[in-house]
Amino acid sequence: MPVDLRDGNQALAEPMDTARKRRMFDLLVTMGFKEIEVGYPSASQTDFDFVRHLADSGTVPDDVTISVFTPAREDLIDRTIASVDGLPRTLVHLYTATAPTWRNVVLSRSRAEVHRLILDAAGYLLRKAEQRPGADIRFEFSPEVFNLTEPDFVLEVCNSVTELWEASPDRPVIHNLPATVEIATPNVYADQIEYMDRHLARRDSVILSVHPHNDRGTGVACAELAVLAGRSAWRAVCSATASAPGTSTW
Ligand SMILES: CC(=O)SCCNC(=O)CCNC(=O)[C@H](O)C(C)(C)COP(=O)(O)OP(=O)(O)OC[C@H]1O[C@@H](n2cnc3c(N)ncnc32)[C@H](O)[C@@H]1OP(=O)(O)O
Ligand SMILES: CC(C)C(=O)C(=O)O
Repeated sequence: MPVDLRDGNQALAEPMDTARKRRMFDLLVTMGFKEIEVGYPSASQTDFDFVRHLADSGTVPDDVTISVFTPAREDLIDRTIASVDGLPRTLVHLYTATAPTWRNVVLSRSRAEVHRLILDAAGYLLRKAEQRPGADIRFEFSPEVFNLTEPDFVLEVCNSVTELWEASPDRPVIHNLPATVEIATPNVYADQIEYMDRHLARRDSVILSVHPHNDRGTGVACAELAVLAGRSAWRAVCSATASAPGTSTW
């Protein structure tokens, strides 16, 4: 799953406009990708306009799914859903930081409060998708800074999101586990992923996605080792461009 058009684009001094994004989107399609994360439509008019461009121009091939990224906030979910209106298949990717420093400094919320915030937003997103029965909207969740979050907390949050979204083997959810800032050797990330792979509930209804960054220069090694550490239903996120915040996603 390439995230250049979202994660990579966030770190560019000059973010891509619609014309440049379109060139890269066409290239990614030509390379054979079937799921492409195309933007963060609630964060800027530019990204919103690009998703609208894809929806209005009919350029998305029948076998390609568009993914869009959103914080776990109702107003931003609304804006995200508005951006994909008319696209036949989409993946809405919900994220909130779960690590202690982010809970304390950025979100000013306790563990329980962050958990509640995520579940409220995930439920809101589910209801919004149910209001669009023909749209085929699937779901992805990212506990941002997964690699710095207590394993028991991230497991509890992911399992409750799986349940709330009513994941099933024929309609799996994606849990994407980012090393938002790479601070350890690849074996540590692989151990964290292995723990999740072994303990996630309804594992046959979950696609586990690894999302390493490259701050220490070991992003590719992290992805390889993490996939080897697991058992089944994997996805790896990649980006050729740098990703937020000034790091690289492999
Ligand atoms: C690693 C990554 O790449 S993840 C992406 C990181 N990068 C970014 O998010 C950059 C783009 N973000 C933005 O431009 C802005 O955050 C916007 C435009 C999306 C939203 O802007 P604002 O409305 O001003 O929101 P702001 O960031 O100040 O946060 C406001 C509220 O949202 C909450 N919030 C922030 N992020 C999230 C989140 N992911 N999920 C849920 N709530 C969140 C904050 O805690 C705050 O809550 P409060 O008002 O109850 O205290
Ligand atoms: C998946 C999101 C939250 C991200 O880009 C990151 O944390 O690296």
